[in-house]
Amino acid sequence: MEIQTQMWKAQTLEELVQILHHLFAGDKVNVAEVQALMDSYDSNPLEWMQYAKFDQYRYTRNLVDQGNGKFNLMILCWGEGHGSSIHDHTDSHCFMKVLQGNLKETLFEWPNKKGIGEMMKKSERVLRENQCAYINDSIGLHRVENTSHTECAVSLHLYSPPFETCSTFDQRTGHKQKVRMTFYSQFGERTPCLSATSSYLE
Ligand SMILES: N[C@@H](CS(=O)O)C(=O)O
Ligand SMILES: [Fe+2]
Repeated sequence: MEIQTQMWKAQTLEELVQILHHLFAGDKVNVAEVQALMDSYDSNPLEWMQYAKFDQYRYTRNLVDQGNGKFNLMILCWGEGHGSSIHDHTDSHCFMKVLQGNLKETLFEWPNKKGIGEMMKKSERVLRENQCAYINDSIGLHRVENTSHTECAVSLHLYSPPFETCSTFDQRTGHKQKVRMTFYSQFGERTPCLSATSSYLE
């Protein structure tokens, strides 16, 4: 029997959040359904600009919604040339939709057990405005970059279940490091800088 996947269309960011709450109410996540829903939202900067806070030096993570504890929805702001290090997603689902600009996603294999040697690049692609990608740890690791030197980029990320730490990997050696991730802002308000050790995946 084929499982019916309901087709949703989110007219606004607010509606997108509402439907996401509905889709994540149960125990199972229908990846195709969530991805189709995120795809269906036509990016409207007026709806998300209150969350889009940029930093001069690195990409920022801005919390939009905590999804009743089931997911975290956030807006990431990428200045010219900003990128993440190679990282995993702590066994969570990761949906990533481009709201503005283009983002290059490079997929990598997990390093061998000993974590030595150059990491294997699997593929790369450019995600365009309104496109929604999906990754989890069984698909591999990735690095995301705004390669433009003239345009910034903005993306909408959903992680389920939510997580606060992940692992980053050194491309040349495969060495792994656990890092804690922080929010630059939450619900449109800049997070106070309490810790000097807060880090991003640079
Ligand atoms: N997963 C990264 C963003 S990305 O490069 O996919 C993060 O949550 O900061
Ligand atoms: Fe990521």
